[in-house]
Amino acid sequence: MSEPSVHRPHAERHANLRLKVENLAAARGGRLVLRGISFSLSGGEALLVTGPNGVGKSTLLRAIAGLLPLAGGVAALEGGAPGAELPQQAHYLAHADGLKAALTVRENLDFWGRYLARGTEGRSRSTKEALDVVGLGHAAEAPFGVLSAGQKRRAALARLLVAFRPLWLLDEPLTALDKASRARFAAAMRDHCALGGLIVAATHEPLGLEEAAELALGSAG
Ligand SMILES: Nc1ncnc2c1ncn2[C@@H]1O[C@H](COP(=O)(O)OP(=O)(O)OP(=O)(O)O)[C@@H](O)[C@H]1O
Repeated sequence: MSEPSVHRPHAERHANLRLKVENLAAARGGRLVLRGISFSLSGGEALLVTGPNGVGKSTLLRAIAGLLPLAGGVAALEGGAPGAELPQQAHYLAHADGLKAALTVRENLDFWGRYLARGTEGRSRSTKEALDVVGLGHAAEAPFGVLSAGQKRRAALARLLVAFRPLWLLDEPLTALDKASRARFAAAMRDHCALGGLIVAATHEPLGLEEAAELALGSAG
């Protein structure tokens, strides 16, 4: 019996994407934290970065995102939008949620959608759709600052959806999430990969991405 044919136009659009990290080195506070890090990831793939506290997982994500100058090596996204640098094609989700406390959840996401989604129509979700994905539709009109820790994290995850960017760099994305929210976001990550997106996630726990490769960083210095 033949496999059902699933047409995924966006997956085709991102099929040639490749994140290449070669011999990357990065320093914090003048101390070399990472050296000789090499891997490559193709559209549709996910990589889990694991290792003990302080080993450099967040440092690696920040270096790839362009938020930290490389002390050596290269991080590049090949095959993406012509002329676009890696940071313009990536979402970086840090430990901090990056949303404004005084604005409502909807206002925050509308802002990010307007600011980042230009040119990604058809691949970006509306604020309402993104909030439904993370199960936060009921809190759309609440100021972000009054949300619980898990609700804040869910709003931050919705930010990934309102402006399509092929590369997601996620630092402990499931922090503070309850079981149902974890399952929902795991499904959103799988959808992102099914559309040809790439995910690099620093994590101390399984994320529900069974096919993901693992980069285990060595013991902290
Ligand atoms: N701004 C900074 N100035 C100086 N040192 C820093 C700075 N940020 C991080 N470091 C150090 O760099 C090292 C790597 O930190 P990093 O946050 O990348 O670790 P991590 O693997 O993500 O840890 P965790 O699992 O605790 O989140 C640690 O020793 C940390 O103390």
